[in-house]
Amino acid sequence: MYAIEVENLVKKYGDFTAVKGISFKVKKGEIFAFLGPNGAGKTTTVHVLTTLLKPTSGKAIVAGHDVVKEPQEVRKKIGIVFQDPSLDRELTAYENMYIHGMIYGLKGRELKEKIEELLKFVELWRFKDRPVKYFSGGMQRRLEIARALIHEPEILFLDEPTIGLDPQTRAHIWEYIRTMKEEHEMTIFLTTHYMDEAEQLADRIAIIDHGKIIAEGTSEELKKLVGNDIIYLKLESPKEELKCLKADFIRGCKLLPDGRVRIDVENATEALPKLFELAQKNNVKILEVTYHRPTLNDVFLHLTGREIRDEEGGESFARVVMRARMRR
Ligand SMILES: Nc1ncnc2c1ncn2[C@@H]1O[C@H](COP(=O)(O)OP(=O)(O)OP(=O)(O)O)[C@@H](O)[C@H]1O
Repeated sequence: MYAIEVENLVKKYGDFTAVKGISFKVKKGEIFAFLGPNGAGKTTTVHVLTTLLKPTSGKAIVAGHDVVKEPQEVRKKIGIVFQDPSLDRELTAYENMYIHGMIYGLKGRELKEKIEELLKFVELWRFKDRPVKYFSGGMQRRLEIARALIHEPEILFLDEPTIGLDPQTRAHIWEYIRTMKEEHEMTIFLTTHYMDEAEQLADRIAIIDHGKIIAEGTSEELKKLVGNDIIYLKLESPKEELKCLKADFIRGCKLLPDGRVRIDVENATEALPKLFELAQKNNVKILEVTYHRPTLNDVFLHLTGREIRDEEGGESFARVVMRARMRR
């Protein structure tokens, strides 16, 4: 049922506690994202779960095996793509795959077929004989993903899989990740500080900050922690017209100092058609509509009072805004 079970996991570096007693479970076949800012403890957690670091205390079961008591068993069943490149730059893509396959005991025709299948999967087959030092960052990341899949792991760990990559390459990598889940029923544990990445890919998200999980759930569940969706209206004569906007689906209604009307609703996409109908019935003239649904950024802000920094140009303010000009 569960691919990963973590209970009260603590990791200290000397006096400093990087991971402060986290607990979570990842279901088999799901994409689980660890979302948090730099230094939150994401990489440390991945390193413990992949047996590269010993936990200070607590328990972690990965693919049915205890990471401390049975590290070899865990390693056979997982694939890892590290944040920092770990390919041999002097070797070709094919040679990197070949050596990695041999380490996992693959050989002969089986290994050759697997390499071909995987290099085709990440669209690098035609570059197979090129030394990795001539690969772009995106090509290297794709090769690392292919390499991590060579022994058909049950669980794939991806530490910041698209950090520093251009939008097109990010989209490609997201596609590979979805295919691995859908066609190979693989469990994927990824860390990211990109909110759009967590939102686009993950079935469930744990938000981690200062070594603690501060919230966990689907992206929709997390957004509900923030509260309402908000609709802003520009009306022709807001003072008088505002009085007419009364209905069960409207949780709150207020005239703002800038002249706009703010309406709180549970779900903006469901409320908007009802609002237009109500306006028409009462002869209220809507000149402009904008709405704001809470984003994961709002969730992080709500929980911590800070924003997840996003220096590499992802969508730190991924506001979902619709502007519609309505003139009658
Ligand atoms: N080997 C180490 N010795 C001492 N402190 C460390 C070590 N590795 C990490 N840390 C500290 O532990 C904290 C968590 O680091 P970690 O790398 O796990 O965070 P992260 O969320 O993965 O962030 P990033 O994406 O920047 O790596 C940070 O404050 C970091 O400085």
